[in-house]
Amino acid sequence: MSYTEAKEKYAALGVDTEAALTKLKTVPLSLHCWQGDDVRGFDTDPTKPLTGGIQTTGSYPGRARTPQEPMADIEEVLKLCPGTKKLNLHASYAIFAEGEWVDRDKLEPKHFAPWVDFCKKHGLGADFNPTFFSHPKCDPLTLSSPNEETRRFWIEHGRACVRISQYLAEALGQVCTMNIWTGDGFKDIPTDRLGPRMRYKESIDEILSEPFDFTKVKPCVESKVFGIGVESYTVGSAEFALSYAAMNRDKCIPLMDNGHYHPTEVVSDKIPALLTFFPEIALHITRPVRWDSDHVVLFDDETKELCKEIVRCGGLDGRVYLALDYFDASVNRIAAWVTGFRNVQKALLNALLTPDMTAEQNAGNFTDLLVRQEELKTMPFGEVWAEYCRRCGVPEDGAWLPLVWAYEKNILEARA
Ligand SMILES: C[C@H](O)[C@H](O)[C@@H](O)C(=O)CO
Ligand SMILES: [Mn+2]
Repeated sequence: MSYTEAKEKYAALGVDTEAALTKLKTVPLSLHCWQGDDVRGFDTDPTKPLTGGIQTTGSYPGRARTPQEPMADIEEVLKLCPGTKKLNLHASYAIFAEGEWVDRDKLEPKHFAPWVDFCKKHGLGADFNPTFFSHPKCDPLTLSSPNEETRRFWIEHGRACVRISQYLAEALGQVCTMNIWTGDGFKDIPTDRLGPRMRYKESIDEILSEPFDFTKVKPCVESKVFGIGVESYTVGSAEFALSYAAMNRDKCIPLMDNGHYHPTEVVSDKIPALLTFFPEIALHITRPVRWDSDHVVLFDDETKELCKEIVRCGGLDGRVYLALDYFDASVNRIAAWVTGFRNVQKALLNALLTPDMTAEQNAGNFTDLLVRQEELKTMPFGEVWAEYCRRCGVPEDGAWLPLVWAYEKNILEARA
């Protein structure tokens, strides 16, 4: 079947494939720099363990080790992914001049100037994240630490990151989300659950007292249910993060990571719940396998449902900020990046090709709804997707993996 035939089949359902293709091209999706080096960054000892309750597993060769290496890898990824891309940076990816190093509380915009040049070269916007993990000053708590010196260090880091986010937004002329996530929590049952949360709140208040333009910088608070080593109590729980965002709507928005809930909870359902109250929300899109495992995102049912909710709720018109967040070190990292990025694009396209059946729901025609939703699953989606790839000038499915193997052979294999 050709794209033209697929277009007619969708038109018979009242779906305009041309409108879907045009819209999708404009939707920014943020590519996370940390997939390329297993979340290690450049600002501390690269052999240090990853802390904060997150974990990469696998030892696939070719991990990026210097600022130049992820840039080269990301360039390869950009060529293989359709659509509008942003780059999501973590503070630990600061780039220092020869012989220079500053700790995270002293980071400055200049340490991200090479990333700005990189983004400009590729027409990318940028998002940003303070890095409250994998650092000797995690005691192991950060913003919720009872140790005032520790807490102050991390507040200063957060404030530095607000300044850097403002710089990124201005330099690139696009909104920069700045996501606050810490792995603060306890392995075993704490006696004081309130104290750490009060300190966490006060710390975020102080970070967000740093001047910034809320039309350009969107601070986010990301919640989590638990992490490795912090199984009993997470300071930044869902209730904490949502309440913080709700009480501070003039300066921050909530961020939901779909790996950060109990396994039977679905973020697809939470999107309309939050959009009922918040003008804007942010998402980290990942694949949790039984827990926050951060597997590569698939074109699976929940990713499709999540994207349907984004589309149905008007999320593509600036209400929902989309970012990837996974890290798999067991497969070729470029392929991991490309697979997840293309799958979110696919899920968004699938959502844009779903007819509006609100009338059936409101009329109580649930049989119609059931049957029509099922029949959509055998529509010629692949033809529209292939057309999208062609129009974006990137390889279709089946054509990009050989290019990754060539890159692995020519570039990645030379990395010790
Ligand atoms: C590296 C990211 O900031 C991190 O993955 C965070 O967003 C998260 O989801 C932790 O589980
Ligand atoms: Mn996340």
